[in-house]
Amino acid sequence: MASSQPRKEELSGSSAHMCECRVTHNFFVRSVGMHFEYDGDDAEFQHRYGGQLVDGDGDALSSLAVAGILAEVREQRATRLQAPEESLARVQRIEQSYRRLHPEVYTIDPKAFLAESFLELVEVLRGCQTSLRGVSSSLEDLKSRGLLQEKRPGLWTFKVFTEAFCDLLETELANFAASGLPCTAPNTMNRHGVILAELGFYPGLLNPLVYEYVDVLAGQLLPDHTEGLDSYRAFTVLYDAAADGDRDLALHYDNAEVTLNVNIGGSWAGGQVAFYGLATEEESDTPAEISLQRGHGVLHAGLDMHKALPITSGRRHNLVIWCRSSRVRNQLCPMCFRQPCVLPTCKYFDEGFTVPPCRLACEQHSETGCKPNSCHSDDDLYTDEAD
Ligand SMILES: O=C(O)CCC(=O)C(=O)O
Ligand SMILES: [Fe+2]
Repeated sequence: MASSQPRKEELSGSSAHMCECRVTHNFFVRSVGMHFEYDGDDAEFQHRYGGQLVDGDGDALSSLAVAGILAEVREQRATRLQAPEESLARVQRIEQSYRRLHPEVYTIDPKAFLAESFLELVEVLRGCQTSLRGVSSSLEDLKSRGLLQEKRPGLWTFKVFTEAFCDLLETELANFAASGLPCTAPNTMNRHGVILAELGFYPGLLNPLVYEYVDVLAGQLLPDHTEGLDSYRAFTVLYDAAADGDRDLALHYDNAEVTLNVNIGGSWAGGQVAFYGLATEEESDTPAEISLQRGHGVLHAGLDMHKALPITSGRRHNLVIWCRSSRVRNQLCPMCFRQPCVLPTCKYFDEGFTVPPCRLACEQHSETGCKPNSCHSDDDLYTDEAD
C-alpha cells in the first residue's frame, strides 16, 4: 500500500504545483455572503454576475455595487497570486532573524516525542502491510486494548504526542510569536495559528512524522482515501475565548486526502470538532463530535465535512496536518472537483499535484485556446528559489 512510493520531494524534476482554481475560484464576499469565480477577466465577471446579484430585498444590485464586489474579488485574487512570493520572503527573514528557543524540537526524537501507544499502533499496522492476516482482527485488538478508537466509520482517534513534546512545541511557538516576526495564518478564520513550513519544522520533524508514521496509519485506517502520502501542509490553529481570540471554524472540508489533527495544549470548554460525513455523500443529521485530550489526535478523510464549535471559555491549541496523496489528487482536485490544471508555485504553497500526469495551465490554455489570462507568464514568481 502506501509507503513504497517515493515522496514528492524525492521525485526528480518535481516542483511544487497548485491547482489553478486557487486563483480563480472560491472568492468569498462577506457583504453578499457569496462565493465568486474570477479569472482576471472583468467583462466576463460582469456578464456572469451583473444581472443576477440581488440585495436583501430581492432588488437587483446597482452596477456600482457590482463594481464594488468585482474590486473586492480582484483584490483577493491579487493577494492569492502574490502569496507564494511573500511566503518566500518571510521564510528568508525568519531564517535570518529568529533565534530558536528549543532547537531540539525541530528534529524528531520518537521515544521522547511520540506516545508509546502511538509507536505500538504504527508498528502493528506496519506489520499488517506485509502480513497475510487481515487488518480487521488487528484493529479489533488495538481497539480492545484502548490504543485506537473508531468514533464512527472513517473517524479515528488515538494518542500521538507525549506531554513533553507538547510542552516543547507550545513554548517554541510562544517564543516565535513573541519575536514579532511575520508569519502566515493558516486561513482567514484562524488568525492566530501559523504555517509550520515557514518556521522550518518540515525537514527534521514533520517529514519523518508524516512519511514514516502517519502514512502507515492512513494507508490502513483510511485506505479508500490515500495511495501513499507524499506531501502535506501543516499548521496550528489557536482558539481563545478572550476578547481578540478566534472562537470557532465554519463548516468545511480540507484540501487534503487525509487530515491528522492533534491537540497540543490549552484548557477549554466547548470547542468540539463536529463531523458530518463525506462532502461527496449525503450529510449526516447527527454529527460525530470529537473533543481531544492533550497529545491526542483525530485522523479523518479530508473530504469529511467538519466544523469547530465555539469555545465558551479558555484556549485550545491544535496541530493540523493536511496530508496529500498525489496519486489520488492528480485525478481530481478536491477543491474544484475537476481534473487539475496546475500552476507552478513555491514549496510553501504546494498542493501536492505532480506534472505529469497533471497538465500545466499554460500548456492547456495554449492548446485549447481557453482562458489565456488565467495562466501565468511570469513563471519565476512561482518557482521556489529559496532552495
Ligand atoms: O479546530 C479544529 O481542531 C479543526 C481545524 C480544522 O478543521 C482545519 O484547520 O482544517
Ligand atoms: Fe479542517
